[in-house]
Amino acid sequence: MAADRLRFHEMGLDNRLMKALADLGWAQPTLIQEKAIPLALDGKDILARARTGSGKTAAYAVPLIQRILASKETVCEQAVRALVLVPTKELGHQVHTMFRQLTAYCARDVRVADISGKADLSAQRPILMEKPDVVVGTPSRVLAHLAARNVTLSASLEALVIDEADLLFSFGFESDLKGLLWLLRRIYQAFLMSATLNEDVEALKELVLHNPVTLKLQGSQLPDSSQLQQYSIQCEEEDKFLLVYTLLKLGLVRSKTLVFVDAVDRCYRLKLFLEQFSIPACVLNSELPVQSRCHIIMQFNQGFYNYIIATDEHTVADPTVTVLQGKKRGTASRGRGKDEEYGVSRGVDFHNVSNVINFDFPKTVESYIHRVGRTARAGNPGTALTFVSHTELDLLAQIQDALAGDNSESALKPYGFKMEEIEGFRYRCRDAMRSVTKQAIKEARLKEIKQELLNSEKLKVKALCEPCGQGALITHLARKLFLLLTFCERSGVALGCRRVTPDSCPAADLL
Ligand SMILES: Nc1ncnc2c1ncn2[C@@H]1O[C@H](COP(=O)(O)OP(=O)(O)OP(=O)(O)O)[C@@H](O)[C@H]1O
Repeated sequence: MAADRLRFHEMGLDNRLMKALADLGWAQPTLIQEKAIPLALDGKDILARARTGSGKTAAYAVPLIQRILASKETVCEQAVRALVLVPTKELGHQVHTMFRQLTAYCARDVRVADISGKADLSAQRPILMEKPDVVVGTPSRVLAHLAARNVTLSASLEALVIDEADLLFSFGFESDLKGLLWLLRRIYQAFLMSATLNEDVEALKELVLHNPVTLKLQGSQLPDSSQLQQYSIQCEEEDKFLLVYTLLKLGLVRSKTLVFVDAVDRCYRLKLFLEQFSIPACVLNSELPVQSRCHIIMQFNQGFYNYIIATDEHTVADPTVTVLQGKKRGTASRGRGKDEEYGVSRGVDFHNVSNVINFDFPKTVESYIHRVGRTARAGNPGTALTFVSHTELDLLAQIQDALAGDNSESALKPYGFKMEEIEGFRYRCRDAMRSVTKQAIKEARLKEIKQELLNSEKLKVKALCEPCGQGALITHLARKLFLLLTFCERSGVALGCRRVTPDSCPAADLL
């Protein structure tokens, strides 16, 4: 890093923040932090476009914490001073964790609450009544709390952050966000953080910022080829399983890997397929409760699993974002039991991911960037492999165009082996595929939901079980959707699974 780069200790930060930064092991600010923190400390509104994984969260969190610490020296009254809006619950959880880490030495002075989770409004009310200094939430959640008078913001709010601003509208938050902004007082410092600057960000800029400083860092939206290697492999649907097996088995793809598929069924199909070869993987999809999703991400980050198979359903089920080729905006409803505020390709900080595999081709350029941005983060190296069928070659060209910028070189290079070279493995894969029946997928899907519910202590509510008069676990699975899992406490064995509201049970098609 160049010697003339500004360092954290030259920014005039509170000692408690400095200690937390030291604990995180951050020797230097990233480029966006170096530029944004001094401007934010000066009170400027900021529009920051920096590529995914460049440390945008701390770029606003550090000055916010510093500002709150400074104001607490003179004003003792407790109030919500900063609001951070995020598009997904996973991101809410992650932003909250980052704030917790940065406030490790001043947690009493800077209280942070994440209300993006699925708990009832009434359960979150006491948290908001304590007036945490920083509230993190999705626009719809915050609006609902304002409507329920669980929190007031207009008098006390000093700062507003819109994180992953390019995604908020595409997650269907446009009207909530506008409603929310209308309710807020217009005098606050505002931050728009985004990996891309699209029309939605421009629209938000008009709505939210006052004479902002615009920071457009790095021309390219993904790290260059010295940090991130991007490859495409041409293969048809029937060969994808063979290909992924070969890549893993031959060690061509090593270490932590994130595999993106486009539907829940496919993530279980691939998981079961890999299990045939003793390759364990965990799954992540919108059907799992949010606590379970955060738990899985945490376990992956802690090294419990090497492979995650994640769905990137948002752009598929609800294409309100610019879709490649068609460029249409529409509103398809999402599947029953799915969480509209699910989004693991967006902004989630999976740690030390060495590889991203696009098993199913991403449907938008943004989706490609956000998926691939899960690797090569914070200066680490990474590889992205994208499977492309002959029908997707035009889409690939569109992604190449979008990533090329001024550069004449293609961002994605063809991967250096041919399908013919792995023919020898085909018979093994065929056998494994045969055992992954529809029924097996259904069962795995249900088992996973059950297991994750049981793992998640917070979801358990003790109640009397009618059939056996012993213990029962009543679990809130998703908004308006309930699953009653009945257990005999003595044996600890699941006795059955019953729907409470037959029409709305997310597992209805599995039962
Ligand atoms: N100054 C720093 N030094 C080292 N690591 C850092 C620094 N700042 C942030 N990081 C780490 O970099 C990673 C990416 O940070 P962050 O999630 O804030 O990126 P981002 O720009 O918001 O990415 P995305 O757009 O994908 O959400 C995190 O693991 C974070 O802990």
